[in-house]
Amino acid sequence: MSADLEKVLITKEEIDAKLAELAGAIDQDYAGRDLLIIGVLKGAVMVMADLARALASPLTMDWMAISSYGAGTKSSGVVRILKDLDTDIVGRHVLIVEDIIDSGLTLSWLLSNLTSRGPASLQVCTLLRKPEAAKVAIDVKYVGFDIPNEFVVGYGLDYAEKYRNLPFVGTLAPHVYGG
Ligand SMILES: O=P(O)(O)OC[C@H]1O[C@H](OP(=O)(O)OP(=O)(O)O)[C@H](O)[C@@H]1O
Ligand code: HPA
Ligand SMILES: [Mg+2]
Repeated sequence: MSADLEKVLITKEEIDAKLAELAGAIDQDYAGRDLLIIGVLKGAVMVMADLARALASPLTMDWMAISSYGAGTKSSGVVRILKDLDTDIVGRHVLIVEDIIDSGLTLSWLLSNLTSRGPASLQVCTLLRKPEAAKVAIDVKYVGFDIPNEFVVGYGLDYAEKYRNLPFVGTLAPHVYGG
């Protein structure tokens, strides 16, 4: 393990098992419907890739890039669209796929943005959630793991754009971000 990391919080095996479980629930819930999964770049790339392959349902995929964290460890609360959807979501069954819900500010903004576009349904699937960090209450249908209020990296999650390629989720040693 790199000296930048403090500990492994969730192993690759635990992530794989959880995604298989979530995919099973999603397959059941969306049976017979036309599912559109939307990945929130860049963090959700790994979850999207692995969840999509675990799903048996026919689906289409689209991506949105939004950013509120910049290079730091705190949400700025100001969300910017860096890349919008290619798809018109009117009347579609949409599932947003996220890597993490921390303060909830990003998702809360995204939910109201996408709701205004008139989807037939709109739900959220997130691998990680930090209940103690929530600044807004959000109804999330599919949650992988509730985790403590610590800054985590790996499996898509970055600190200053690094560590996204780690196959597990771990906590960063405080010396890395000056804590
Ligand atoms: O609940 P919140 O406090 O709003 O935090 C969650 C959001 O922050 C991260 O994205 P980030 O802005 O770092 O962009 P990235 O995915 O490109 O790293 C993460 O991928 C979520 O989208
Ligand atoms: O804990 C985190 N780690 C990485 N990116 C994040 N974006 C929100 N919370 C986090
Ligand atoms: Mg980030």
